[in-house]
Amino acid sequence: MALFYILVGVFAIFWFRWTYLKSKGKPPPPPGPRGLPLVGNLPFLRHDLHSYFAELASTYGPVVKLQLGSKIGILVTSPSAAREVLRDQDIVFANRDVPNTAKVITGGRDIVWNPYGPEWRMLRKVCVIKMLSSATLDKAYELRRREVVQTVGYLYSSVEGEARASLGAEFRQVISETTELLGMPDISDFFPVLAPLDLQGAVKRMKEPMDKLNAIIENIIDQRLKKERENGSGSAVEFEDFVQFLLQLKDEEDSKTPLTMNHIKALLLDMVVGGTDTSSNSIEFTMAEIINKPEVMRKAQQELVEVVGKDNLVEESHIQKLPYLLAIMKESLRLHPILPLLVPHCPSEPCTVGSYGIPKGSRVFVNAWAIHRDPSIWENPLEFNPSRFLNSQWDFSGSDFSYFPFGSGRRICAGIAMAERMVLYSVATLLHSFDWKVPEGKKLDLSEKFGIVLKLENPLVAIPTPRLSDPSLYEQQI
Ligand code: HEM
Repeated sequence: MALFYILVGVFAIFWFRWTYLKSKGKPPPPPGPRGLPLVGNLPFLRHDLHSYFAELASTYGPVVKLQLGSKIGILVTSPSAAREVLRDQDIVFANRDVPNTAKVITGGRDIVWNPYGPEWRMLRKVCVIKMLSSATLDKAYELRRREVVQTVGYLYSSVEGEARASLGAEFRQVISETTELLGMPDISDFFPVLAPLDLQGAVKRMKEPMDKLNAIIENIIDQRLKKERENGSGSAVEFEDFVQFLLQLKDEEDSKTPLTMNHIKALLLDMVVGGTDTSSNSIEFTMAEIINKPEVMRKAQQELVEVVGKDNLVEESHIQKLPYLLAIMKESLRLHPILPLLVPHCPSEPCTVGSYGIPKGSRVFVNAWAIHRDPSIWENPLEFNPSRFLNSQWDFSGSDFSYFPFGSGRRICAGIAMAERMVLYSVATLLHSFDWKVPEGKKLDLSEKFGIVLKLENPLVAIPTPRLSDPSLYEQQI
């Protein structure tokens, strides 16, 4: 028996020495709340992850560690820690920890979920430099204008717009389901061994809207290919839509990483999944904040009357002459950054943030929402006050880590140019063409509902009253 105790003692000494030597010189892990054995902090996560993470940061500091099943979660909640992740160690953090639901989207080979590497670089180049360049966006203006003018007509005469509205509603529903599933904490992501069981049925549920979206996109591509065959491909045709543009690029591309048909589908999916809910929810939050502050609505409308005139509809070319409107968009994205925790980043090697050790493969949540509401950075942070952005240094470039609604660094949003045009043009048109108020006896509710894409807890319901001088402006045929 004595021998047994001696062996245990010797083993214990060696074990402590080994773990001590292993951790010696290594940065300590970030602080964080204690969890339960096996599941860690998973049972304590709340539905409103963004505000829950902000509360944890106010207790434990700007870098917090959570044990999420077998995965480490890292919360980053200060401008300096965000700078370390998104600028100083940008390449290390330029990967994604792909949730199982996202693998249903093109196997995670689209821009959003692709690992940092040649395929991602090629897709981003096609998306940002070619597809969403200023010149291509100008060419696509007629498409946006048609939609906006039709919406004005629909609002003016709801009977005329019924069919269109319900089709739009169905499409939005599919996108909304997709983004909701992407943001849902899924047990399979935290215990990869359980992934084949899909215990919450998230992957199964994701397949349904994705099948619908894929069918829509394939149908659009087929129609376009048929048209090209009829007209003779390669003929120098006018820009008609992004599908035509991408198919032309595919034929022209001659690089080590060629643009394939699967890439085209992935790019189109990114545009609809990454670009629809984000822009429309931004427009909804912005309109809700404006309606809640009549003096902001009056000031914006006054600017519009001066620049556009009361006998014209807004055109996209007016947008750069509307500084107060831009300040409204910036302030709305400060209070309600549509991707409050960005898209989680993932370090490709062990590294250090705020002098704490961050393990390779952790899921890093940068809490832009909390930083945008930090009272040590922003005066009266909960007040909607667009004037704070007039003549300010803050923009959408992600160069200032107290304000980065589109993220920052290599993985910054690929659709900023498009988002800026869509949100500003839509909000300008809605404000210029109508006065808005909430229905009698109703109260405007600005509560947020968390998801990978933030939305209003209760959809905005508001009554428009026409304000343009000439009624025929509302009935333009395009
Ligand atoms: C107001 C509207 C929008 C906001 C606030 C927004 C915000 C963001 C944010 C915060 C990210 C993540 C950045 C990061 O992980 O560090 C992102 C990524 C992305 N966004 Fe947007 N976005 C908007 C609209 C759009 C639009 C219109 C498109 C496409 C047409 C788009 C396409 C993408 C893509 C492809 C990515 C992934 C980039 C990558 O991983 O390399 N977004 N966006």
